[in-house]
Amino acid sequence: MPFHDDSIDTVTPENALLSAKFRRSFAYRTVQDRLPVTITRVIDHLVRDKDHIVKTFGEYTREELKEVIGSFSKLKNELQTNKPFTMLTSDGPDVTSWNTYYEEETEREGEEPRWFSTSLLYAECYVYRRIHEAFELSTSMKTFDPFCAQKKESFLRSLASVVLLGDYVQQQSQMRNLPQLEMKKELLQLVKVSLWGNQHDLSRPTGCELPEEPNPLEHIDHLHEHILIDDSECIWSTLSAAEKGNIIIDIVSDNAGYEIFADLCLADVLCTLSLADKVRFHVKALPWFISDTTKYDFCWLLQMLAELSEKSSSLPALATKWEQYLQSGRWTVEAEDFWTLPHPYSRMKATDHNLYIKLSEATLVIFKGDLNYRKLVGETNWLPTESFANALRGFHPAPLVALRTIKADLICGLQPGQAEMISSKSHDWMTSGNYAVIQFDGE
Ligand SMILES: O=P(O)(O)OC[C@@]1(O)O[C@H](CO)[C@@H](O)[C@@H]1O
Ligand SMILES: [Mn+2]
Repeated sequence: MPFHDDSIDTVTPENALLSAKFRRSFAYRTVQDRLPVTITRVIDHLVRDKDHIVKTFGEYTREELKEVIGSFSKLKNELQTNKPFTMLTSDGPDVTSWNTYYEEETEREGEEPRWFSTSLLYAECYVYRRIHEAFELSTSMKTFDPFCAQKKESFLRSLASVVLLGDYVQQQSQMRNLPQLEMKKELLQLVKVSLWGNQHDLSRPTGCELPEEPNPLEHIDHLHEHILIDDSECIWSTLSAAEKGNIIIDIVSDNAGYEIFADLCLADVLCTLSLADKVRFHVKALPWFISDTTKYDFCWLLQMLAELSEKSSSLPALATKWEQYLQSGRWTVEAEDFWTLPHPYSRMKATDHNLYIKLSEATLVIFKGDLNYRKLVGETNWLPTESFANALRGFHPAPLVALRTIKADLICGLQPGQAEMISSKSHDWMTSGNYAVIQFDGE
């Protein structure tokens, strides 16, 4: 493929944005191999499920489906022939922001952004936004989620872990007035369960196999050594010192299914231990990175839990309690457009000031997953020893923590020599999702 510039280093230089222009990089493999596969799978799904979709949306959809499939073939061709990006033409509430971003990047890069030269972050976000645009431009499938069935199946495949974790959390919620040390142990255990829940991701470079150990509480013990940075003590010190009555926790969530279930369990424990008065879940407004949680996915999960009494009585009990939290406003589910824009978070203050102010109200903001991490640290190939605080480039709305299993080749905050040491143990530690970080910033 002639899309790389031979004058540019083939490995990503220090402090450069991850980009497919660097041929020996995860970014290149993603744009070259993984994104076309994602588009092809959407096409296959639509072709295979055509009759079912037509039945659901009406006969008119049969013709529209042809157009939608045609636009995906065109999108794939644009990608594979490295065509310039184009402005969005649909009428979603985020279209102006996308088009402004396009203009800004065109100015910054000195030419229209292209798949194999712009940042990986922009290219990847753009592909998911274009997939959504094709549906948005139809009349009968405007809100269609082509990943919905996969998300549901993946949750059902992880039921053994869901039952074990649900039983544990439900049982723990009967325990009141724990001593401080016990409370801390309980909290940090659930933080780690939520962290490793991020392995359950359908766009994982190494596929989406489930952990061998189905019991999440055992699984976290096996992985103890794989947490390369563990700032979880700071989570405890921040929350235990906070003044009771107005402790707000924002969870910027990631994947649907098992991962969001694990996040809900963490939120449950936070409430039981009186370490949170309010929890706001931030989900995606559009189908995103295959497995990310939308409001629909969130509601579907609660409904499923309510119906799973034959698997365990804990699951309907949790569903009832969580519904009450939602009805009382103690928990909220919000889907701000900013989370499905391509901006690094250092640009939130200027782009979505209201969201930045909202996050500033929080006692702690928890960012889940790899994509959130990439946006936090600006998709930059930092020296592994660069501090997390610096890598955030001024994004400090409130104390925040990233719970991330490592699935893209960027990292910061490691000790000198640590990256080299892990590389000698595992050649793919940056993309396998088998290593993780809990990184805190309290500035
Ligand atoms: O944010 P998540 O769900 O943890 O991961 C998203 C992800 O699958 O998408 C990218 C790959 O294209 C990688 O950064 C990462 O592996
Ligand atoms: Mn995700």
